[in-house]
Amino acid sequence: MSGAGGRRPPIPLSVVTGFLGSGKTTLLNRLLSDPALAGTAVIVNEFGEVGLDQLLVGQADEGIVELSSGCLCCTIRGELVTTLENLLRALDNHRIERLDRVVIETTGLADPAPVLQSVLLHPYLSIRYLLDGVITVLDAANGAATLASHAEAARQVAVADRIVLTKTDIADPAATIAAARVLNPIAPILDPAKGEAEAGRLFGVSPFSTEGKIDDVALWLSAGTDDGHDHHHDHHHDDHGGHHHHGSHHHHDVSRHDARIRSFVLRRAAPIGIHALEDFLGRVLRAHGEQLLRIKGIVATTEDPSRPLVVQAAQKLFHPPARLPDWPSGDRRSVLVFIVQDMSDAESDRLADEFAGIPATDRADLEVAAANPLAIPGFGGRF
Ligand SMILES: Nc1nc2c(ncn2[C@@H]2O[C@H](COP(=O)(O)OP(=O)(O)OP(=O)(O)O)[C@@H](O)[C@H]2O)c(=O)[nH]1
Repeated sequence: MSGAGGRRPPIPLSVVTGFLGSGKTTLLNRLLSDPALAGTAVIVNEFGEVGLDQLLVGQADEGIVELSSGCLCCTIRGELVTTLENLLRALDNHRIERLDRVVIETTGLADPAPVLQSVLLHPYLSIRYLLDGVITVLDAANGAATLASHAEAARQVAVADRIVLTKTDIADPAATIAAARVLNPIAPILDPAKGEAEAGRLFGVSPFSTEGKIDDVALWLSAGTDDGHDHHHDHHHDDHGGHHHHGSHHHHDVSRHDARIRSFVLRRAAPIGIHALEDFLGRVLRAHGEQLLRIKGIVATTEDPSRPLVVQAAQKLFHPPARLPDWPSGDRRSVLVFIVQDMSDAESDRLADEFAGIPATDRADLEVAAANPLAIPGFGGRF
């Protein structure tokens, strides 16, 4: 490391977190087009063996560093530290001209405490970076239930310096706001639909602080982490729990988060009719709705195979699919990434067989589909 580097003003570093499908990538894509955020390096981390965000972000990927798949809070913490060090080295050696800000987007399943500790407790990074704050994205549609059932989500809200409340256009946010306030009495709750979640309200406002936050926050941050595992044992006693990485088997398995949560991928070579796709997803929702945490993918449809359809669901909530103008790579196979809870291998294997085996058809069966009582609310007719 260059000695001169130590005398530079620290580089603001923000952590964007929030449960699976809450809207982190959507928020960041919008913010990064703001000239106020020029010179920002974004570090993204996705859970599961296939990283789709890189394919789906609608912007130049310059300035985006993708960490290997896995859980940012444990498996690849070392990689985060190395990435942050490498960015400084590139700046000090003039390999990059500017580094005005760094934003880390965590996976939706990340415990934010060890991520913060990686910077706050690091002798060098803590000098060169200023923890500009934790921005937690909270989804008004699923928020209250998610905070009650997922300890990681509750921690993400508790540590937040600013909370961005998404999906107020489709859900009444009252219950989610009430649940968030119990966990975090101090962070402003900003609604993008009201133009409140702009760069000037999220970045450079006030650095990360535990002041005014629930006592657990300081405890989580002071929990021992030297080996990157200890913290999991320290929060068995607290109300908001930890994410219980018992044992070590899954630390080498990027598709497994813990004993209950894992990810898998469905693939399909031939394009599929839109209505067959909707039927399939409707069956998934009915048979496995309670097990779904996230579905994200790109699908080749027979109706318009050159413009893949982006499929998104956050738990049981399907969002209207959108078309990409083109395939992001030469591989035109459909890919659906699932993150599920309490689903057996036999169940996911059945889904994989079913998705791959649906007959390809170019019959545009619009009338049948229009009358289809099984259609997914909000999904149909928008593409
Ligand atoms: N209606 C509505 N949909 C939203 C809003 N914000 C995000 N979404 C949708 O929610 C889905 C998930 O959004 P992402 O930005 O991918 O969420 P994420 O938090 O990055 O997801 P993961 O990192 O994969 O867990 C997408 O279909 C978005 O279009 C919002 O404010 N309103």
